[in-house]
Formats: sequence, C-alpha cells, structure tokens
Amino acid sequence: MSSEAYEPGRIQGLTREMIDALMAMFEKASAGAIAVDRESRITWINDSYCQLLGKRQSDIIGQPVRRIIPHSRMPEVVESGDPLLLDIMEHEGQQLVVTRLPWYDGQGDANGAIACVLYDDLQPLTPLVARYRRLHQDLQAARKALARRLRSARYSLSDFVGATPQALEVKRKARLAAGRDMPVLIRGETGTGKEVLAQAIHAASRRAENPFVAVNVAAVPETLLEAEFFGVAPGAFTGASKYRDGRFQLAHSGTLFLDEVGDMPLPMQAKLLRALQEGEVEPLGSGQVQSVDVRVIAATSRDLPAMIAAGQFRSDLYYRLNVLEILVPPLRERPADLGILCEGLLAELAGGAGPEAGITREALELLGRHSWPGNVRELRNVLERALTLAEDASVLDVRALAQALPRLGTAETGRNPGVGPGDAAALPVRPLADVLARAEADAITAALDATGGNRTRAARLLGVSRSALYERLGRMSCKPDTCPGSRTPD
Ligand SMILES: Nc1ncnc2c1ncn2[C@@H]1O[C@H](COP(=O)(O)OP(=O)(O)OP(=O)(O)O)[C@@H](O)[C@H]1O
Repeated sequence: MSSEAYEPGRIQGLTREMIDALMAMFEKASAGAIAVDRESRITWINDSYCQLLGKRQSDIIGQPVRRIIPHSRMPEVVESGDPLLLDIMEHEGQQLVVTRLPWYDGQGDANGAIACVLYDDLQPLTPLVARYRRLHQDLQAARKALARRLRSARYSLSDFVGATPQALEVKRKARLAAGRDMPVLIRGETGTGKEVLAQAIHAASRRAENPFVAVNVAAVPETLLEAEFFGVAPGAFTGASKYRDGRFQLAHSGTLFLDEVGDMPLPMQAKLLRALQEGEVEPLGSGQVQSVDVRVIAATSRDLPAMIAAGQFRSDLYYRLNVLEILVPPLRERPADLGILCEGLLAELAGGAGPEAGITREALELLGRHSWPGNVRELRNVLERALTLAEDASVLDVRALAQALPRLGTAETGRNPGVGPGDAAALPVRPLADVLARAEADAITAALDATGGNRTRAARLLGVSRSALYERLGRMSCKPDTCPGSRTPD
C-alpha cells in the first residue's frame, strides 16, 4: 500500500477489501480497537477493548468517546484530521500504548477516527517505559504537592481576630457553618476578613482534607468566566489545545469560594445556578456533563437585595447561596477590637523573627479616629508602613502612625504630613517608576476612600476595568511603598 493512499482526498486508492483486511488485523492483533464518527461518538468497538474497559458493548456504542475513555484524544484527531501514530494513554491507572488514525470521506474531510491499543502491557517496551514511568510519577507527585499547597486553607477560626460581641457573633455563625454542609453567604465591606472566614469554615468542616478553591469573580474578565468556572475542552476556542479543569472540577469534594459574587454578570448567574442545582458542570466545547460535589461559600461587599430589586442579581441564585448568612461588621463599628487586632497583626508582621512591636495608647486612639474604608486589610497595611517608617522601632507611637495613615482618612487629625503644591521644590528626585507607582496608589486610595471601599465604583471613578483595578491592588499589596492607605513622606 503506498503512503499516498492515506492522504486526504486520495481515499479512492483504498479498496473496500483493503479496509476490511485492515480492520480484521486491528481486531486480531491489537489489545483493543475502536471507531468514532465525526461527533466523536463511538460507532464500533471490538470485544477485547470492551473487556479492557470492563464494559458491555451495548453500554458503549453511541456514547461520546470521552465519557467512556476520559483521556482519549480521538476528538483531537477528528478535529485536526491528523493521525497520532504513537501515544501512551492513561486509563484507570493502566498505561496503554495507542495509535489513532483519522477516517476520511470521499471529499477528503475527516469523517471520524479509528484507534487501537497496541499494547495494554508495557512489558515489551520495558526500558523506555521504566524511564517514562519514573518521570511520570515524579511529575504527578510534584503536581499533587503543588496543588495541595495552592488549594489548602491557610486560615483557621482563631485567625479571625476580635473580641467584641459583633466579632464573637461572626465566629459563632462560622462555627455553625463549619458543622453543616450548606451554602454560606458572607457579606461585608472590603477587607473585613470574608476570605479569612471562608477558609476557616472550610478548615473546620468535614471537607478540610479536600481542596479549598477561591475565585474572585470581579477579577476575571466576563468573557472568560465560563471557562474559568467549568473548564475547557480542546478546540473550544482558538488556543485551547488541551483539556483544562475549571474551578468547579478543581474544588471537587472540597469547597469553592466565590468572592465578589455580586459582580457576576446575569448570564453567568444562570449557569452557576444550574450547576449548583444539578451538581453538574459542562466544560466549554465538550458537550458533556460532569458530576461535581462542591460546597459553595460566596462573599460579597454589595447589597444583593438591592441588586435583586434593580434586576441585577437573580433572586433564585441569591436564595440558593444564602442558606446561612454571615454579616461581617466593618472595623469602624467595632473600634474596641483595634487593640487586639493591632497585637495580632504586629505579631503576624514580625513573622516569628524577633520580638513583635507594641503600640502606644495614644497611637491606638489615633487609629480609633480613622474611618477605615479598607477595614482590617487597611489596618494591616498602615501598621506595616508605620513599622517601615519607624525603622522597626519596638513601639509604634502617634508620630509613626500619623505618617503611615492615608491623608484623606485622617483629615480630622490634621497631623498627617502631606506634600502640598508649594513643596514641589523640596521634592527629592526619585526613579520615575517609583513616582508613577506612588501616584497610582494614591489615586486608588482616594477612589476607595471616596466609595467607602467599593471596588466596582472605585474602578469606575478611576476609568479602569474592575479586573485592572484588582490586578493593580494585587501588585500593590506586595509593596508596602505603594499599598493603598500608605504614603511615604517626602
Ligand atoms: N478579623 C480579622 N482578623 C485578622 N485578620 C484579618 C481580619 N479580617 C481581615 N484580616 C486580614 O485582612 C486582610 C484582608 O482579609 P480578607 O481578604 O479576608 O478580606 P475580604 O473581606 O475577603 O476582602 P475583599 O472583599 O476585598 O476580598 C488579610 O490580610 C487578613 O489576614
């Protein structure tokens, strides 16, 4: 048989007898053979492959191939029209050596594909496979370790600091939520510790050993939300060459934390509701559903009932998410927690390296006069900044904190030294990148102050998208010099 006979459009070079002989050979010599149509549904499978899969032929015929063989790459072959001559495929812990060929119609279009398992026992390929297996095991172990690190909860309930009645009520509700496998909605302004609580609930729940996966809805561009949540099948869109799990699949058997759920566009809300109701998700472009067992904890800084009234949030989704509600009060409503919070945050900032700094009573009073639009996150940033400015002094005093507090929030103290226009001549020369980063941080701080910490409105005021604002906040939170709520005196 000449090699041209395989080229698309030259199918006429193959006779019916040749095809019959080829299939008979597959049937006899391989450990399994299978054929799919152009929709990648199984049209034929031989007995040995059925035995290998442990299924009956009647349960297999007509099914999408990935439903029966999850790692099959036959859909890729049908899609691309290119053969995959030799590959090792994982199936239920077994490694199979497979070959996959496209099947063309008379016009040269891929009409389906055939595949056969050349070896279901890798013995003949021992030296090569031993090396592959070792590398594969190392890779799996490294992936698992990384996934465990990325998907485990960092916080427990003791990390939510507060001793006021309001804080204790929050903890009581979180403990209640941990004991029941129900959806939870955490409401509160930005930086009040909603994610700390979500992680703590997961860590104290029966799912603690399983993944905790967080997704910030506001930070994902609208067009990517569905792929981010439900995953992507190869070929779903340009550039999607491999199967990718969504957050639902990654959180399987664990907890999915939906941060800023109020920022979810309406069409996506409908899809999320369906996933929660059915316990099933459909990766983009796959045409197949997958069962998922996920406990959802959602959080928002927005007024969802008002959004429902304005037609911006689905009431059915709200009731599904809000089986148990935890309202986290803003820091300004529990100023009595400032002392214990400063203590906890200063210990955390010391990071176990040396003794942690203290804070004077007057400095604490100064903090009590600030409005804290960024709540505990802002407090942490201010303390970190004050420590830097005080050159890691053992006690933070009024002077250190007055310098570290943002100008807008301490207007009533009148103590924070800012740089007025007349001071321009006194400004030291600094690298342009630093100056620009600080200007950006100041603009963001001002916008967050002006909107009481509402990031969506702040982004609008700044004329940037929400995801751009989140990206900048993420960058700034690593740099004390530019974190919102901090300012270096010049
Ligand atoms: N009660 C608290 N005790 C200790 N630390 C807290 C508390 N609340 C918040 N923090 C700290 O503040 C920072 C922000 O917390 P977190 O991310 O949980 O807030 P959030 O409410 O989820 O904010 P956002 O709505 O902006 O996502 C974290 O560094 C966290 O450790």
